[in-house]
Amino acid sequence: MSPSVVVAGLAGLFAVQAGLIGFRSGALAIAGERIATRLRIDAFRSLLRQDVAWFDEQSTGDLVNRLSSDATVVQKALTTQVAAGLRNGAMAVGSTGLLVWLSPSLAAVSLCAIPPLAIMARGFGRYMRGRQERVQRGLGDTLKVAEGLVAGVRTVRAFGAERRELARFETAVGGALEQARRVSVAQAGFDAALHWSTNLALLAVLGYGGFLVESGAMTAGDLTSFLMYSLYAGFNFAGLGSVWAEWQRGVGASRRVFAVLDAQPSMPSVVAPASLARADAAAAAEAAAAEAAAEVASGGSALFNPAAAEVEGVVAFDDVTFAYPTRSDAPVLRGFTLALEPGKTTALVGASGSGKSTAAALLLRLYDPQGGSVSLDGRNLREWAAGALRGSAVGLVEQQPRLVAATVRDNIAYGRPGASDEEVWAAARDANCADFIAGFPQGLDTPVGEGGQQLSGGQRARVALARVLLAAPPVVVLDEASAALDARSEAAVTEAVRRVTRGRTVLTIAHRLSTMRAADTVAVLEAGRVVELGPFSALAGRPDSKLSALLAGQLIRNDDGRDDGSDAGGDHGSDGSSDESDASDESDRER
Ligand SMILES: Nc1ncnc2c1ncn2[C@@H]1O[C@H](COP(=O)(O)OP(=O)(O)OP(=O)(O)O)[C@@H](O)[C@H]1O
Repeated sequence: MSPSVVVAGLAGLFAVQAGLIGFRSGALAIAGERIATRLRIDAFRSLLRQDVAWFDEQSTGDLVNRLSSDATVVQKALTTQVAAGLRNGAMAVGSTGLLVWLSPSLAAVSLCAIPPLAIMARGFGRYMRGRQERVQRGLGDTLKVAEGLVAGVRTVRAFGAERRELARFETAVGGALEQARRVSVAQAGFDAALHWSTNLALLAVLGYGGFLVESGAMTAGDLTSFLMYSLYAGFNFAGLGSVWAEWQRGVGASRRVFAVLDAQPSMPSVVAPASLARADAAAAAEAAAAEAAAEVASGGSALFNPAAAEVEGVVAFDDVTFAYPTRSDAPVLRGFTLALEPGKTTALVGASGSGKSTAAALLLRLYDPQGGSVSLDGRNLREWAAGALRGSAVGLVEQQPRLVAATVRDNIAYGRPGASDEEVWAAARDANCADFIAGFPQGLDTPVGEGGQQLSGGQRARVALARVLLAAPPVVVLDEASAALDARSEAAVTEAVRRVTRGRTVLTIAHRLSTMRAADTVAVLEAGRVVELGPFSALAGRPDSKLSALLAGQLIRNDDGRDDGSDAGGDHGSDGSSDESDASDESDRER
């Protein structure tokens, strides 16, 4: 064969090799990204399914870290390390075979380093697994501080606490660094031990091989080849040891991701578990069916799933006992009994911390009571499908409503994503926010910023009311804002609230006199139970009533001067008050 043919042949082989290497690294990278993406989606899906009580015990930073950094470590272990492990394994087995073929006795000498190496790698791997969990937890702590800063930058700035926040962050980062340093030191020690032992094995081969050559049992050429293959085998066995350690780091990180994936909520969710969703990924319709089926499966039996229009709105709290899972020894509700009639407004009144918001949370089934029951239309909330209950049958207006970081339109249509622009505008008009929205250059497409921070307090409140108006649930939980807006803005909000509550079953957490007056019934809450129930006039008219005591103790905002009398009835046209409210929006924002 002429040299040019050999060169051309080799060049061709190299080209094939280059192509295969490119294919391998490309395929690995893509597979890795897909695995990480799948893990993240599954973990996020699992987060969405968890009970609210589960979130009470978690830290945001830590959860975010599990979705980002932990998933990346797992991705690396599953791709880079698996590929390296396969390569090292194949080379190690191949070169060991050649060693045995060249000289079985010399091979036995060189391979005696393997058992101690394997034992060392096993122990080290176990250590790395636990250590990596701590590294990831440390990273989660740093994210927790950073997240707190971003969410509360105004508070930090207002209190001049930047240096303290920096110190907190440095401490958290320092903790993460310390964990990472320990991992690096351990890794360095392991690498050094690996190389030392492989070189010792080489030394033994050299010594025994020299003896064999001297005694004529082996040629010098064979010994040279043997040493070459020994080097190959040594490096590849050492490589396998490193891969094993890295793999264990991946296992450590994966435990944290799988802890999220495996967490089982106690309540049904509108989101199906990952396994069901994946099985039906081929067909969207089937996936939707699986999500409905998941509700059945997690409830054990078919759940009650009526349309909102079929819900009458009869609510009953019956002898409810409840303590937050994070403080299970401090019951908040003790024998809480209250019935809400359809179309009527009941104001829940009580001192701060008496459990008003807690009762409201139970009506949305954010938590399940430990004793007694909460029912809607005669059915325990535990029998309701999640999708039929929250957002559909029962709506929420929070004290400090959180808007999503999207446009005004997205926020108003949050409970009914398919709503037309006309419907969105109608809800906006009823909630007295149409005028200020029309005043924005981008109208309904105006972004509201994270949590709605680019709107004033009064505007946010009204967008949240429009959101509930559009969703039109038959039952509304209304946590009245205890902080004051200025008079005009508040009049606009109050009027919007009246439109939201009209004709609905309403449980309102009342802080104002006007709200109590407007309610059909006032329930006074004390030490976790209703101690007084009746119309405002009857209760406030008795000087010895609990309500009178609360009023006398000035635990309730007396806003009589502004709102007196007119609250029971009329719906003033939205136009006039909206103009007023626009003027007030500026002052809201400034505050
Ligand atoms: N997520 C939670 N985990 C543990 N305890 C909680 C939680 N939320 C509230 N609590 C506690 O439950 C008790 C009742 O709180 P709740 O918010 O229901 O009171 P409230 O009557 O609505 O008060 P306010 O009028 O001040 O809003 C308080 O002692 C509070 O500290």
